[in-house]
Amino acid sequence: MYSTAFLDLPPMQAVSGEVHLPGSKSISNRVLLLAALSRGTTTVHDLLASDDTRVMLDALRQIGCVVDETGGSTVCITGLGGRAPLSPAKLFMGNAGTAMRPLTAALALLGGEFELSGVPRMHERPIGDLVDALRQLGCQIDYLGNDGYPPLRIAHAQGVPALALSAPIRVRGDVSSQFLTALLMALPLAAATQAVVIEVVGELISKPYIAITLQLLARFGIVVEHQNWQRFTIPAGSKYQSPGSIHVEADASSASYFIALGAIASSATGEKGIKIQGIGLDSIQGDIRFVEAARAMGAVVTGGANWLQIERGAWPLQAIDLDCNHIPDAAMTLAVMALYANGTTTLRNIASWRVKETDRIAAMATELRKLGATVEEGADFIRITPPAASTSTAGPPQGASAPSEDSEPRAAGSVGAPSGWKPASIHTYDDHRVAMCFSLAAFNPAGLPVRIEDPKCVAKTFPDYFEALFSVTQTATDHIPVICIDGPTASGKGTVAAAVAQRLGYRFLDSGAMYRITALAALRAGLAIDEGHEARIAAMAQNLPVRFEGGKVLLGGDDVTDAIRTEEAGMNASRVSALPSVRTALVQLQHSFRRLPGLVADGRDMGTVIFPDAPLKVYLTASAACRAERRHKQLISKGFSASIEDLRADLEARDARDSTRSVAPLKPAQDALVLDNSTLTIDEAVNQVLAWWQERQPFAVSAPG
Ligand SMILES: Nc1ncnc2c1ncn2[C@@H]1O[C@H](COP(=O)(O)OP(=O)(O)OP(=O)(O)O)[C@@H](O)[C@H]1O
Ligand SMILES: Nc1ccn([C@@H]2O[C@H](COP(=O)(O)O)[C@@H](O)[C@H]2O)c(=O)n1
Repeated sequence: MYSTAFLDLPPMQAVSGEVHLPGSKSISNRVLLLAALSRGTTTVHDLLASDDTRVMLDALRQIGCVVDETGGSTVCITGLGGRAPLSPAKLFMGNAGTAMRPLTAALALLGGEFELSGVPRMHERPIGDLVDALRQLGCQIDYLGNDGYPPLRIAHAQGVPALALSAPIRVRGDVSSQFLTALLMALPLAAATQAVVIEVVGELISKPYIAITLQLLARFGIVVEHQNWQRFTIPAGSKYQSPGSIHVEADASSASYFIALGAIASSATGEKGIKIQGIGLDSIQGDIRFVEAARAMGAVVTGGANWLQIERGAWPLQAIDLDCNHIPDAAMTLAVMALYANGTTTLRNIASWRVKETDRIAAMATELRKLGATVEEGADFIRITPPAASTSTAGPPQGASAPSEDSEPRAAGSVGAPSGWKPASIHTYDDHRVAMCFSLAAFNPAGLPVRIEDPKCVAKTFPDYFEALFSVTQTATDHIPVICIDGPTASGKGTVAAAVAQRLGYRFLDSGAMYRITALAALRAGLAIDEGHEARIAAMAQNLPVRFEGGKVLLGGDDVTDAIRTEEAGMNASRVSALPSVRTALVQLQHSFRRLPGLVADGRDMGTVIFPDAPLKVYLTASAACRAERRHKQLISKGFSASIEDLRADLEARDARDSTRSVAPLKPAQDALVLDNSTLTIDEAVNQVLAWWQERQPFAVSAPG
């Protein structure tokens, strides 16, 4: 997961390959609660690991369920099965509506004293209609803040009061279908001896989510009948029974981003778009109907029981006018697809967007406008006209050749056409779906990067979303930014480069390690480091069996992390690096680090030879005295003794060899910015590099919050 303040997405172009999506949030949290209410142990396979399932699991543990999470994405829940929950308890629900609403209803019917609260936004999300329905039944629930909103207290310390079950329980269905879901999952607890009827007041929105609830209830032994989605009957004698084991489908709403990706991006050469594993056309999730909307816009979607394949079809996409009541979450993805359409797209009947993680209609309108779109918003609709010129300047038509290996892939839309697209820093409002759907704007025909603020908000449903995105997208190599940090020994290059990479979410290349490993491998193979062995050492360097794993360096099966860090290893690296064929042999390996979303590379010739097109080159230096002192401290802290004078002599000798060798000598690139950090702290040096980087970005620094 990217935990950076922002993530800059370079312009992206083609797609290929396969993604495995995480489990559905809606199914995961429903299954967890149903398992908790059941008799017996339920093994839940492919459970989504996310913020929202985390709060549910923690709450279930607190109320006395046995939760075994030792099996990766498989979790075992031993339910209460008629036992009273542990109480009193204070339960934190984060911003998970799928935990807050159903748990409120279930705990009210289980008895005990509970306080349920969440993050500030959760306290702005309505729950009054559910509480009203529970109060009708006789439950005692008090608001601890504002009426109609969490936090709240369930005051059943003396047990569940006598419930008024003879008349139908009435609940509004036009604000959130989660209220009805909550009642449907809780009321079987009260239906042991008599049937319980629920009547929906107003038109029920998001019926597909209710369909999921009914299907899952059936898996746990409760068969609910309904008349036209307005009247639901839970039969007398209902009793939760664990199904033993259950699989969670991949999340259909998460699939929408990759379906859209297949519709927007051209296929890499020889590939047929993108394949999604874990969900198929007969999914029980309502958001699978996003496929129909994507097809209407031009996507070519095929699928089986557990997979989908998507290719670009009509291009530009076709604008649509759609009632999105049946796909409220996935419809946000359509709003971004609309940027690539041939006219104005209208998405209707989306009032529920206003009460989600944020006011999604307002958020989408604001951010789409930043990209150059013309947007009209109403109480329950949004209308999007793409940035000027992106409609009439379509990219390759259907069937046109996609980028090939030797011709770099081109932008999703037109090449070189004037465009109204603007570079934008997308504010994400702590809303995972805003972050994920706006990543699709990086396929813009203007070839502009897109900044996604607070990318870790995707943790709510898809913590590794950006990793999954990068694994199936391609772009021209020169679109992938590289920051080069070169300089003499012990100037702090590695320290600063690693910190800059961490702050930007970029990959990190320690090119010195390549030479250190090569020298070690040569010596271990009995080859002296000299010109006489150059060809053999170069051949070895070409096929180094090296892996970088979790901070460890592995050569073959051997952990050489410490062995390559000695002063002697540095000196050997300097010798081996002076052999021209060895340098040539290591070029490809170094280039292979240039991958999405970007790279920070440290070494001696990053800016001069390896990445001459890098948009930022820094030559980091410090006085020899300062560098010797730093290296001394570094060694002492690792428990090695050393004399500052010897260290200084060694590093000066190394610098002299590195600067005077015939190939790729150590020197600042012509366009490098020199940073003498003799008197700077590490943070100051890092901030200076980041400030130079920001100066090269097309978007302004985002305002905090
Ligand atoms: N202002 C500073 N900037 C960077 N590093 C600093 C600074 N002050 C102290 N240091 C320390 O200097 C030491 C040397 O840094 P580092 O190993 O990153 O240098 P390097 O240039 O990568 O060395 P080498 O050339 O051997 O790879 C580290 O212990 C680091 O913490
Ligand atoms: N791009 C590079 C990086 C390193 N070297 C040589 O390797 C030696 C060790 O490098 P460290 O950064 O790990 O200390 C260094 O002294 C150089 O001789 C290089 O040539 N090019």
